[in-house]
Amino acid sequence: MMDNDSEYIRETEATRVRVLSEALPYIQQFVGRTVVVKYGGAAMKDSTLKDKVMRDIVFLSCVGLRPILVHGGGPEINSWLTKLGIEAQFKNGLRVTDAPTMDVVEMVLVGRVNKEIVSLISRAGGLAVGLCGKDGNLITARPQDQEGIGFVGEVSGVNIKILETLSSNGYIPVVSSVATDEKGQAYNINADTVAGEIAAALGAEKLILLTDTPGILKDYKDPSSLIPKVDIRQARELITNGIVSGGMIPKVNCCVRSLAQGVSAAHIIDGRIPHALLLEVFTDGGIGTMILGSQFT
Ligand SMILES: Nc1ncnc2c1ncn2[C@@H]1O[C@H](COP(=O)(O)OP(=O)(O)O)[C@@H](O)[C@H]1O
Ligand SMILES: CC(=O)N[C@@H](CCC(=O)OP(=O)(O)O)C(=O)O
Repeated sequence: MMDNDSEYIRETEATRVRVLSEALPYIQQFVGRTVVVKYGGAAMKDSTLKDKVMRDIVFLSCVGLRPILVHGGGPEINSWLTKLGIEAQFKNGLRVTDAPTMDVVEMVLVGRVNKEIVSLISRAGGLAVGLCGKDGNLITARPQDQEGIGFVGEVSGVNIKILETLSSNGYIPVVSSVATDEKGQAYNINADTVAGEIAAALGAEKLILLTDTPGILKDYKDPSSLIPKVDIRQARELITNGIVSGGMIPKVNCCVRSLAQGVSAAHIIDGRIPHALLLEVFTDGGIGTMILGSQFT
């Protein structure tokens, strides 16, 4: 063996040991704590990546954290709408949802995406239970106050009992963002919003949004313009001054709302990076953009 080879092996092993040992204080800090993860959009398209995310969720659960996974599925809804000849329309990052679109949203999110994720987590050795807002009265919805957007809802209540019962018994809740009002009308709620409200209701340690950009960018077309850390006030300003637009608006809004209600930290990270979740939770550097509550600023 060449000297260079043995040096390389020593360095690689040193790195592996460092990474494992760096994780210890985070495991100790977060054991028993709830981490709400939102996974969706383009970051959910690649099946190898999807497997890795599910393994990470199982990892979190196995080392004693309580992960709750809220999923999206916008691209899959779009592709089913196209197959059915229904045009997809958005206003401020939210899907305009008429009655036929609502049916498709429910079929795709609850019937397909949710069960696929549950099955992937099971294959990775975890105990997942699929839920939508209707199950165990988890989420109650009311119509979003916006003209011409149809059956788009916002969260009017979260019943945390079912989540706590599942989490405290080692199950991983997997939640899709369809819920009903008190009359039984179904609503389509943005999945980031649902994740934020669940994190707030549970007083979660962390809210982590996995998406298809490195985090919040100063210029969303320039991946090197990452903003690593902001506080609530700066995050609000990013929306009002137009730096944050489109689908990033509900993300930043839900982070801000959850932080204002006691969640310790919210993160917007790149779900296209393999094992992004583990890098965020268990390494000193973390990744993506961290939004901190006012108690930290
Ligand atoms: N300042 C910004 N930084 C990063 N992304 C931004 C920003 N403003 C707008 N965006 C857009 O927001 C998108 C993420 O939102 P969205 O597509 O709804 O994600 P997901 O499908 O993962 O929920 C990015 O791909 C990007 O096009
Ligand atoms: C009201 C609204 O826009 N609902 C979203 C729900 C799914 C979602 O949020 O999916 P992503 O996270 O993959 O974008 C939609 O219909 O696309």
